[in-house]
Amino acid sequence: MARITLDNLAHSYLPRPAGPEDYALKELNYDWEDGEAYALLGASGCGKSTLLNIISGLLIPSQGRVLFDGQDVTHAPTAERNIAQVFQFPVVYDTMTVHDNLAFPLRNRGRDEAYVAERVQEIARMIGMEEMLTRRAQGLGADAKQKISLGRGMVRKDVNALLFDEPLTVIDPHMKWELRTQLKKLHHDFGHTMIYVTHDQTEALTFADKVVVMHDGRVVQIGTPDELFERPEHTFVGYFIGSPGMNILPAKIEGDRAIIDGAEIPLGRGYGPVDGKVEIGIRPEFARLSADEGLPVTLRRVEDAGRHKIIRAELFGHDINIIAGEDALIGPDMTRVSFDARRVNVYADDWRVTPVGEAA
Ligand SMILES: Nc1ncnc2c1ncn2[C@@H]1O[C@H](COP(=O)(O)OP(=O)(O)OP(=O)(O)O)[C@@H](O)[C@H]1O
Repeated sequence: MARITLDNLAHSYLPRPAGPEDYALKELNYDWEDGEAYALLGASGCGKSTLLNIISGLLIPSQGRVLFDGQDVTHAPTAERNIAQVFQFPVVYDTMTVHDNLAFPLRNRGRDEAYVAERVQEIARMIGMEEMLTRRAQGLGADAKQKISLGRGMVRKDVNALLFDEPLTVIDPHMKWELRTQLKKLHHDFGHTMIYVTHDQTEALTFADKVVVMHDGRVVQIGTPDELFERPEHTFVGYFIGSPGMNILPAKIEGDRAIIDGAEIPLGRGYGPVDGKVEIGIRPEFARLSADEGLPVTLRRVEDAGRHKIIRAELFGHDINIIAGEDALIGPDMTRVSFDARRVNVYADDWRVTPVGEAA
């Protein structure tokens, strides 16, 4: 396994990019730590595949370097990077048995059959396919084929990293959970460096130690699932992660209060002058509906989401969402909303503003 360093990396598909908007991947410096599991999360077209393809060597970046354990591989072809890739569609040889599919990368490198047999057994055990080794791949389900792709990726011991590009896309919904759990266990047991591209926040948050959130060609935050939830560094992270996402409301900031339409919202922390497009962000989980506390809201509707209720409401003309417990009784008299002051974040031009006294 290797530490992967992105040094001053950026990519434009245009021959002569004129400005930042011409870059599919905007400048990025980052170290992917050896043995960590990362998810690369963002909406379609935000640059996830571009970044993954640069790491795997399918694409040469127009700027910057990629290093594996300090060694420059920017121009090295994929085959020399010892990278295992699992794509949306399983790549398996249908006419071969599961055993021969798994053995393929080792035989290709001329490993002796005794070693191949032992290693294939080991990998089959890891992916739970010991009983299927003699079967042809043809006729197996997409989930089994995707496991073979994964197993083939891991069969060589010198693999530097496992890259996954939306690997559950063609998997039946009920198998997705099982495969994801298995992947997480493999990571836990064997400590491969894994980078997992997805636009699905549940996949990202359940799989990864760290989630890299991309928006419009830029990495807007890298953090643990908790950090992304508690302290979104960009309004996009607040909006994209969570269900429903963070409420974002235009406001003015005066010290430790936000002012919306003349009404005050305590912030729990102080702020210096905040300029630009100023907004506050409050997750629906940290808003509370009551009969007597906070600002007046107009209730629109209440949705039962199973383990909780989602209240759709309007605050000074802005849509807001509030989450209440599944047993909460929402009466017609509950027309006020209050916020957990320390969980309110302040944003200027979409970026989180650091409160006074908090380490930047
Ligand atoms: N070969 C290419 N030539 C020109 N533009 C490209 C090429 N590949 C991607 N792009 C553009 O670069 C941007 C980022 O695309 P990319 O495929 O990296 O995004 P993504 O987040 O992986 O999206 P998706 O989930 O839809 O695959 C998009 O605007 C896309 O249109």
